[in-house]
Amino acid sequence: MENGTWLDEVPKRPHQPRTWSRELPIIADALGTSLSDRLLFAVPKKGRLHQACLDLLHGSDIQFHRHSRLDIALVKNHPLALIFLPAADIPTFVGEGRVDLGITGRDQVEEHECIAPPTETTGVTEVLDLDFGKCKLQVQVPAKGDLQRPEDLIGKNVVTSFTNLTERYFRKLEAEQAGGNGSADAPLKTKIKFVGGSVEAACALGVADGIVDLVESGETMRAAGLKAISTVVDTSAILIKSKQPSKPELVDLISARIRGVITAQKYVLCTYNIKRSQLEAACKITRGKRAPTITTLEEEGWVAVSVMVERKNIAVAMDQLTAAGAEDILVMKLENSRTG
Ligand SMILES: Nc1ncnc2c1ncn2[C@@H]1O[C@H](COP(=O)(O)OP(=O)(O)OP(=O)(O)O)[C@@H](O)[C@H]1O
Ligand SMILES: O=P(O)(O)OC[C@H]1O[C@H](OP(=O)(O)OP(=O)(O)O)[C@H](O)[C@@H]1O
Repeated sequence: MENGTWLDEVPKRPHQPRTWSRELPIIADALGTSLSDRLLFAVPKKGRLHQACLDLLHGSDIQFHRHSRLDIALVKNHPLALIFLPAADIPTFVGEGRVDLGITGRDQVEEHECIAPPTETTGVTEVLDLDFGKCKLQVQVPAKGDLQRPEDLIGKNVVTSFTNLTERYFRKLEAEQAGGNGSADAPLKTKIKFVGGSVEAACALGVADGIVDLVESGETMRAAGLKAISTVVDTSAILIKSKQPSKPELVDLISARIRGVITAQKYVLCTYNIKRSQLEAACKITRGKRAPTITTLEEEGWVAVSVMVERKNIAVAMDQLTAAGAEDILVMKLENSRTG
């Protein structure tokens, strides 16, 4: 392909979601009921975040029945309707205030904000990091090739589903390379092309010198003979709200419920008995979310400790507690929570 013709020939990802005109009639017709008195909550309709979101809704006791093929579900126990949308489109719907709440990746929000910067009334507010969907948007090149640094891709062909973040990244890189001579308006030398999926195939197929794609375990990248040379964005799933939600109290209630479920998934409750003389050392190991609860035992000189510990740290904490003289260490899964 001729240099300089790529961007002109291949339209980049459109600003308006592809489903915009299709979704509105669906919403209007769905179930023959008015949505005007309901808070609208957008949930990824498929993909990596879908099942985790359904589990979160279930854990928050948000009860709904979704008819097959319908992208809307009325919630039975709250004035709420769930709208199932592509994760990439959710920042647009929430950002424009068409939908009040949403779950999507931080990467999708940042991609959207590149072309629709937030204003006082538009754009999204992050309510909560949901602690799943963690991955990195990374610049990748063939593992056995000559390209070693992201700068080596300047002027070359880069394929991605995140054209706006990729453009912002290479624009900054090109400006840095140009030193004081770089202008913000200078035409982009790097040629960026949008593909909707299977981005990792682009180098092997000869359409790209490098790609910008999501990496979690790195299996997809390695299987495609690629290696990561730089990170554009660190991402995880987030709960977002519009700037002027229709029912702020319900937004707060749903957010508190979701926060409770996420906290319950993130922490375990650990209890143990320890001599009072060893208590200070033990409390340094298990500091708790706020502070440990200490109860005096009937047995002279002993106390019982009850404390929340991050699930990912519990095995090490148990080893350290044992070494510090703790006994009867029990760890319990939390079903749900409301904490400060
Ligand atoms: N491997 C992964 N590990 C963790 N989170 C991921 C992973 N891949 C994607 N995500 C998160 O899930 C979001 C949606 O990605 P996903 O590929 O599932 O989208 P999708 O809506 O199914 O679109 P597509 O049709 O492009 O597959 C991403 O923006 C990212 O935040
Ligand atoms: O590092 P890994 O654990 O291998 O995960 C990374 C892969 O996951 C996502 O794709 P997905 O499988 O959702 O399909 P897609 O390519 O159609 O987006 C992403 O686009 C990567 O290809």
